[in-house]
Amino acid sequence: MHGQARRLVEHQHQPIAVKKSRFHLFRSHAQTAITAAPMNDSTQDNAPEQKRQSWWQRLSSGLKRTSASLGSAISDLVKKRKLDSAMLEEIEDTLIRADLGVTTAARISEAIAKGRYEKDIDESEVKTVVATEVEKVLSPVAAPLSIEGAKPFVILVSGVNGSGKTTTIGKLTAKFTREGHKVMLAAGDTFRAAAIEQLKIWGGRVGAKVIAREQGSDAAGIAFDALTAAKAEGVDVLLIDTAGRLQNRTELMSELEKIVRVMKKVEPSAPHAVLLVLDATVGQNAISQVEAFGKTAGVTGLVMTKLDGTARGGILVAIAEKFKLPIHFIGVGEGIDDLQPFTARDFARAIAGLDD
Ligand SMILES: Nc1nc2c(ncn2[C@@H]2O[C@H](COP(=O)(O)OP(=O)(O)OP(=O)(O)O)[C@@H](O)[C@H]2O)c(=O)[nH]1
Repeated sequence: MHGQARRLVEHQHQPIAVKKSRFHLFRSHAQTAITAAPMNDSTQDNAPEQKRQSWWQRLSSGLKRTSASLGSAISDLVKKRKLDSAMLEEIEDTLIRADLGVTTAARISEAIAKGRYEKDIDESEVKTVVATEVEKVLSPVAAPLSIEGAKPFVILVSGVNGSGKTTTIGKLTAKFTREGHKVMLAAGDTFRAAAIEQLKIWGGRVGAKVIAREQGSDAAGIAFDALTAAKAEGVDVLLIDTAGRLQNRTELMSELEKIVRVMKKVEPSAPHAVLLVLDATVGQNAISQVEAFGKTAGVTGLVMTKLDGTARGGILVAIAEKFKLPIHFIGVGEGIDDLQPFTARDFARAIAGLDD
């Protein structure tokens, strides 16, 4: 594995230019409350630090399974041994098993080796190198989702069934609404009645209008109606849910293409973003999903969900390394506040099991 990984290191990709992430904070809200209660002065003084702590706690606890499995493997390896090539190989294999990808795993093991051969090495030293190297991979792709430059800003949300599309749309709607934007939703996943109902529930919860028709309706027609209505009603952001049955890839992709084609009749610049929602728990399978959707749906950015429910958070690093697509958000729970803007340093430190 070691040699194979090393050979693959030579296959480097050119990074695309992506704006480096700025740190954006969400306000903390009760699940059903959209507007934060007014804070008293003393709370306001500490507010940024409190928000930062609550954000970090959610991220690091969300990634606990990944960091715990990686951390315990590393600590077992480095116990009472000097660094040698066998240990390096084991560390590299551990990183590959944690889904970080062969390229990053090899780069990390090279960085660990530098100046440390035949020396005692401790767990925190290894974790720090892991965090530093992971951050290098993630920094170029950590990009906030900007909704500037178009009104309505149209976001098409794609992904396979159960990846967390509808939940992510709900969380995004809450975020945009909190920020003072008028949001509209389109129930373009007409394949399942439950998906339409779920979107209506999210819309009701956050006070966003939902354009929907009965199950089996033409998704492109819904997108057309929604965009027309969004323009007429001065909506800032239109989020369009789509069906995700990857087993029938041709049909699915032609449906996505039709949605885009039909929307362009109303607004030639739409959609302004095409998000692909990925479920972290599927591990390596997420890579083939990026390949499938990336090619045909014109994906402009990624959201990875369920990082709280898996030890496979490392897959995001492999995806960043391989595809260089902007990563906008990560989902670390089912609650309305559990969608976090993606920041390279925080994610890298959380995954390595280091403190804030
Ligand atoms: N633990 C956890 N669960 C999540 C997260 N995001 C979504 N879920 C859950 O994953 C399940 C599927 O989410 P949906 O939003 O219905 O997924 P979908 O892609 O819209 O699925 P379809 O409607 O079948 O196309 C739900 O039970 C969500 O609550 C997350 O970040 N963490």
